Amino acid sequence: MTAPSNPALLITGARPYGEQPQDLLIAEGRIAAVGPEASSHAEQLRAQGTQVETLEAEGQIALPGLVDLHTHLREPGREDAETVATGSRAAALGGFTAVHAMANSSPVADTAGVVEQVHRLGLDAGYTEVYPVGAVTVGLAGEQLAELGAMAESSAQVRMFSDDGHCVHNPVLMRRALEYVKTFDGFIAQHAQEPALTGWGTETPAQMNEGCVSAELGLPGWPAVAEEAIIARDVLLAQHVGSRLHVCHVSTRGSVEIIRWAKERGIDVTAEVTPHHLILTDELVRSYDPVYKVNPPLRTEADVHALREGLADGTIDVIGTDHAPHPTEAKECEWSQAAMGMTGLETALSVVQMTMVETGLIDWRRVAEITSAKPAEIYRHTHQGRPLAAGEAANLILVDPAARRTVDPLQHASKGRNSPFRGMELPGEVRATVLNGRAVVREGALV
Ligand SMILES: NC(=O)N[C@@H](CC(=O)O)C(=O)O
Repeated sequence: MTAPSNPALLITGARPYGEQPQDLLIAEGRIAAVGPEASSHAEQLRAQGTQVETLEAEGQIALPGLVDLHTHLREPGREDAETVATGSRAAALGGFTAVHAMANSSPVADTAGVVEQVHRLGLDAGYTEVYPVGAVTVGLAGEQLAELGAMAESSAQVRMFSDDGHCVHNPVLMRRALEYVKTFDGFIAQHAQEPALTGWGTETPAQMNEGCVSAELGLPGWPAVAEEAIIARDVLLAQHVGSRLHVCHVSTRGSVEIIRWAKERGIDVTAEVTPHHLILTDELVRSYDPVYKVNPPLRTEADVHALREGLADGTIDVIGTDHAPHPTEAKECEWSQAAMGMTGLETALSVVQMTMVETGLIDWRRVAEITSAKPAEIYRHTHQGRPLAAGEAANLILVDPAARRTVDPLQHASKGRNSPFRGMELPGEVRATVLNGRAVVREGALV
């Protein structure tokens, strides 16, 4: 018998999915046992000379490792904002055992060479699994399809394609992309934003949600219909060609209604919502603090309510962080000049706990679905998002739901300091992250 590369791990007293306490034994990258047999199995391992470490987790909730379909890691090209290594550390601390790195790097991830590079950097970092997302169009320019097949066949085996940051606006290109990825069971993740309705490419691009607050502040508005019109078109395109569509960062009540309508008709669409759209509103823009500038923009209280309901009833499938780190100078400037985007990896689960669990909308089992099982299923992962059961790959986390912490971005592993939650007290803390059987976070700190 060859010695395992990592010690076995006996987790005692944790509550899987927030339910009854159970012991869990992790050995050789897998969950070896759950329940009373975990400790006896651990004794057997010890008797065979295997090192078994104990992790006491009384009061902590065990969940499958989180899977983020929407992360900006900035490398290659913008290593001043984030690197695959710093983003991976942030992910592990936030409880993510897999992240999907968006293609809007520099160069854009539109070739096999770039996606292979990002994938390799993720393996080297070793804190979370990093899956590169391929661009749909060359250079995100929306004119010519990128080499989707070459990226799918590369060692990175890309299955998800997105021009995120830009909308695949041309309906013919969108149709072709949807058709193309069917051949390898891939999917297109659309950043739904009708460019003309949001002043894209003009002197006055939209700066915030179009509504009462934008009218009062005199800032160019980003109307809900600019998102909804693209989602409506795309669900019909997906139906027409029988392909899989994923809608990135849904932000409006109308979008939730359209997706609900599409699902009722059996259209193969999935959707994500960001943590920040579950809690923050456009009222915050009155401060003119660019930390609140994001795309799609913060919307209204009614939208927040509809997004929470849509997530609770399954219309919205998953949480996607849209972790978008920016260097300080890109955020600490005049509103109109500031970059769009917020960090999110290290606060995502806390915001879900606060907005969805502590409000009684969902329980921890549903948290596991929206943060792990469902995103993993969308990507067709076979070893992520799996149940906490014997024989499954050991990608899991321990969360202390009773912890309270005041968010200080200076303490974050991400290079991005642009957290809209800075100074806020959030519930919950990730105490441990186990990646393929190896503890990469212990006692709330990186190992
Ligand atoms: N979400 C954001 O506000 N920003 C994203 C890209 C984008 O979706 O605009 C970024 O890459 O910074």
